[in-house]
Amino acid sequence: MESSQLLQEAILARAKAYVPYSNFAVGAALLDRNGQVHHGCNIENAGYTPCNCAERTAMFSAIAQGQQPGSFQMMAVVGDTDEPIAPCGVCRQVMVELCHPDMPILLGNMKGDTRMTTISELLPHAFGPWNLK
Ligand SMILES: O=c1ccn([C@H]2C[C@H](O)[C@@H](CO)O2)c(=O)[nH]1
Ligand SMILES: [Zn+2]
Repeated sequence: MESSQLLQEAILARAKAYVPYSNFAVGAALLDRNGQVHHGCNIENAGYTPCNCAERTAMFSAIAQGQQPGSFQMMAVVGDTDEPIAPCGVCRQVMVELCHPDMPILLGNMKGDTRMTTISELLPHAFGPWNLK
């Protein structure tokens, strides 16, 4: 699948966001090794702390569907930002754990700006599972 097509999937995922507090909808689409796409949206909560970002929703959903950590092909994330969206630090930490360091991550906004990156670039010198061994 082309990255532009995965970005379109992220836009579809974004429409499912539950964001009564921030009104800031984010969508993510995660392409698995079999070519299936897992959608993620942000899901907020009156307690604020339990809010879950689109990126983590997509990763956790895929793992819950039986996908293996490190096996994903690509992720796309989109929000209505001036620049291509920047995943938060918590999601970057989860990406370090569940995504291959060189997996392409396409960041976008609603104006069509994009930035292709990887988790190694987004979170260098990370703390990861290797530190516990
Ligand atoms: O990359 C991002 C950045 C923010 N959010 C969510 C968290 C919260 O619901 C709202 C405002 O921060 O956007 C995401 O889902 N992904
Ligand atoms: Zn996040």
